[in-house]
Amino acid sequence: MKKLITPISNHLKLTITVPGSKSLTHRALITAALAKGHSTLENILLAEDTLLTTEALRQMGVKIDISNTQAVVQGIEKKLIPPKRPVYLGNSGTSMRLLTAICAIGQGRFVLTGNERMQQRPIQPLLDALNQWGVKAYSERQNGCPPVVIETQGLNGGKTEIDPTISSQFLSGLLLAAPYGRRDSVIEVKGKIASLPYVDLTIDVMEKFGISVKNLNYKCFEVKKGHYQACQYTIEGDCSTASYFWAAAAILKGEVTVRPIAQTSKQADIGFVNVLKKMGCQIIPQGDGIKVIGRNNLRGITVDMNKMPDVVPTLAVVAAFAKGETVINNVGHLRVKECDRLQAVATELKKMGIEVKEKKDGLIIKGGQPQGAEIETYNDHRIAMSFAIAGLKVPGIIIRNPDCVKKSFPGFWETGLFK
Ligand SMILES: O=C(O)C1=C[C@@H](OP(=O)(O)O)[C@@H](O)[C@H](O)C1
Ligand SMILES: C=C(OP(=O)(O)O)C(=O)O
Repeated sequence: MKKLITPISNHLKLTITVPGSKSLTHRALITAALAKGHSTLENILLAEDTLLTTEALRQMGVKIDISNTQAVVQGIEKKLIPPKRPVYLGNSGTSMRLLTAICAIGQGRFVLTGNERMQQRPIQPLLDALNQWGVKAYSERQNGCPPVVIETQGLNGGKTEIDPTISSQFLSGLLLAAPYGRRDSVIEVKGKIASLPYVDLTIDVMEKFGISVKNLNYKCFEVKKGHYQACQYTIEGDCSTASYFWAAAAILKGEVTVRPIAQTSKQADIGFVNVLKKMGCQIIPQGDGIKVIGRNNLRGITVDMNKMPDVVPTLAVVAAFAKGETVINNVGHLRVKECDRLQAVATELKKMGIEVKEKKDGLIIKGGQPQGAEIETYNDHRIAMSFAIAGLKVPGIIIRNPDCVKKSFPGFWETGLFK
């Protein structure tokens, strides 16, 4: 299937309500599943990846009732049951990395697998860290990627080391599992943490569920043994999803408010509005959301995007319309996402007549006058959604396999922006 995007000719002025955060939904489902008592989660994201986490937890014995965007989760603490068959997690890196660590809390043999791409995405550093906690965790094909096997009699806890230079998700997984060790846990960090704000997001959710984490300057984390307390938790809107609509305001010189997003959000991608501000947009807090106003003077910038990798495709598309060069640095980890996002973005922008240089760990994009093109999406929701925004300005943008947006936002095409 393909989708031709129709440009918007009138002044773009709207408020968009985005669904709940994907990262927060995964975390809240997991902490609620491991809690004592039943939790009520409001405004959860109902998308492919979060439903994979839901289904995986159900297969391990957790009762989760979903109605509309509310989930009622009956926590089972450590008593996760190994499913008879491998648990399928599609291409959801967050599900794979967080649940691998969580399975280690249970008793027995767990096997987690995913689609072809997931089987190329690294996980060895997390398996090594779990081994140090007394759990036999290994890559079935001995290639450092899923399928993973976790043979466990429970977590010892104590000290472990983790290298989170390609993914923060390894560290997030360890943190989430840590309270269920036999001993208090100490997680030592070897190397620079990629996508660092996601670690703060993990700690924030853990705290909402009653577990505190001692953060020693991101070099070492200490977690005392204990258990999560069930609670009522409302998930805020997804800032990565919001980025597409803020980007639309930027390139169309429009005004777009996205809600519900708190100014104080701990989500990494709230930082995208500051990037747009540097490029010349105006940012205004608006009720329970944030408004971006696009101006006439979109200009290229040099920016380190290590902390917000998921909005790099959005930024790259905005950069194609800006005056001058945009240099995106320090995002080598984009090569192991849903696709190699540096290569994908460079290839597709070139099709649109934009000059792009692909670096080992970044992109240099020379703003110009993008042309219509048929965009390959590489089964990557973020490539589809970013390039669709370009099509609101430029005639002739066609998105291949538009359905891939279902990974994080199945309602993307029904927001009113696309005819
Ligand atoms: O923990 C999370 O919820 C996520 C962490 C990030 O991954 P990495 O830490 O692997 O960069 C991000 O790209 C992903 O979409 C969600
Ligand atoms: C990289 C992403 O997700 P995950 O790592 O969970 O597959 C994403 O949503 O952009």
